[in-house]
Amino acid sequence: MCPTADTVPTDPAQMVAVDTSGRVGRAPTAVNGVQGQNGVHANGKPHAKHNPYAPRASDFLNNVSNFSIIESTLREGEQFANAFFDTKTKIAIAKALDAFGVEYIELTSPAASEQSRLDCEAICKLGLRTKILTHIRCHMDDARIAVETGVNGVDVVIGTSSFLREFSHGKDMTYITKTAIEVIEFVKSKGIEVRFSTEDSFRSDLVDLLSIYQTVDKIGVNRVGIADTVGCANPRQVYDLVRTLRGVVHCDIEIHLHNDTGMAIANAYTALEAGATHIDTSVLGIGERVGITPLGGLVACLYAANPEYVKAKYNLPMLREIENLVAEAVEVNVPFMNPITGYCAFTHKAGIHAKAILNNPSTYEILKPEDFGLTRYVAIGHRLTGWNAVKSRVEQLSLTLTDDQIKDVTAKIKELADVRTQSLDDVDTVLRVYHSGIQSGKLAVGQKEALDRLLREHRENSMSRERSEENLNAPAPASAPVVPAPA
Ligand SMILES: CC(=O)SCCNC(=O)CCNC(=O)[C@H](O)C(C)(C)COP(=O)(O)OP(=O)(O)OC[C@H]1O[C@@H](n2cnc3c(N)ncnc32)[C@H](O)[C@@H]1OP(=O)(O)O
Ligand SMILES: O=C(O)CCC(=O)C(=O)O
Ligand SMILES: [Zn+2]
Repeated sequence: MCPTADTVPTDPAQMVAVDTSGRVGRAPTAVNGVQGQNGVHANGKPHAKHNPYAPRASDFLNNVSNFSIIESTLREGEQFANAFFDTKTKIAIAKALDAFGVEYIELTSPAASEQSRLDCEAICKLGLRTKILTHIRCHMDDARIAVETGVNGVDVVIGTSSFLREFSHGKDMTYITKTAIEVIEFVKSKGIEVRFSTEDSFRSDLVDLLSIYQTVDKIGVNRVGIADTVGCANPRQVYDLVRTLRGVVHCDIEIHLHNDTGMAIANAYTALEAGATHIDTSVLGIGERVGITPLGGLVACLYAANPEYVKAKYNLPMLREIENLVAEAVEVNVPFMNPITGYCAFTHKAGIHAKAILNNPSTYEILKPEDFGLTRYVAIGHRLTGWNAVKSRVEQLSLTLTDDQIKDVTAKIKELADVRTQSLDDVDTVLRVYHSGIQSGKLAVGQKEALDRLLREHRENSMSRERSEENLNAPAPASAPVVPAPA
């Protein structure tokens, strides 16, 4: 399993953890220190809090701070090529998503198989806070099975693009509209929520779309859904379609976005800006082909827009656990560049970054790791390091060196790191040897050869110490068996 943000690489063990004040400590244990310099300049003056890119008051449609998540790992996610969820795993995922706080969980159609139906019933019986939905074709046979499972709502879908009308179900818009009305009225008569969605919306005729959405809105559907089924839409197209639909229907608007061209998170954000109310996600984005808007990525994006709203709504430290649970269930790694939980998501490396991060983490971080139960790291033992990063380690080790001395020893660390990356132990050894050389008067700033000699001596001493320890601990040679004493 690939490491995640809180399981940093240990070989080479070059990382140190940094607390909110920017002090460093050996990974993975954060070090205690002065708390919370976020939002404060290194000079102690507060930042201007105003974010010029935040939603404007004039954006009256904007739902970036007023949305619900429809979590579809147990429906769209089951369509991921590697997914097989047994009942126990489905229940574990449903409980974890409930504890995280998503507003809805969408389950595979109970018409898909007998086990799918039983699992749907079992999850409904768990008594979760999250509302449970199931996802069906626009067909009365599916609707009749769905309403018997105990779900809180039914998501109905049918393709409206010419591709799907011709090559999938073969029905025209008149038939689709008539069946949609029948299915929606039936589900509504059972007193549960119903959503109607068009599949492949972005390759459907706009007049067809608006006409059917208006019709279902009039008969009281709870939500209409737009689906970028093939992942072809860009943010501008998403904005235009959602904005237009917002002007046509009164009900809520859901959006389902595939990630074939990497747009799924950006498109979800834009949909909210245009007035969408519900976003479909799956954990790690799993689904058909490359999947849909990932839960974690969406949360990162919306947290950046309004951290307080997102923190109040969801149990953010659970995200890593949920991702690990699903990654294990479908036998994939959490991607290294995953927002929030990617294993280097909060690791800073270059000297320029390290200096600024140590003064104030907000310089190079838009997400606070501690809000997600994670830790920030600074990597020191590499050729891009700088004396400020080294100084923070010197202070942690309680060594006393002047700035000139720290710059001098930093040059040595860079020289060594030009050959190979140095582990944190390697860095600490150089610092300690340098420090004792200075204390004993055997070393002064700029005495490169003297430092090389001290490091060589240190290496030889520790090697001979290791050898003698090995001898002391050596087991009795195999050729000297223990003979039992005569009776
Ligand atoms: C874009 C999406 O992801 S939509 C959700 C996809 N989810 C699923 O497919 C759920 C899992 N699917 C299944 O288990 C099966 O496909 C079933 C049970 C739904 C249907 O199985 P089958 O009856 O064997 O049909 P099959 O899967 O071969 O073809 C799909 C059938 O649904 C019809 N269909 C496809 N989409 C729709 C729709 N949205 N509404 C109504 N009918 C539809 C097709 O015309 C076809 O009908 P046919 O039997 O007349 O050929
Ligand atoms: O029901 C929906 O809105 C979306 C269905 C789906 O998975 C898709 O179109 O990709
Ligand atoms: Zn989909």
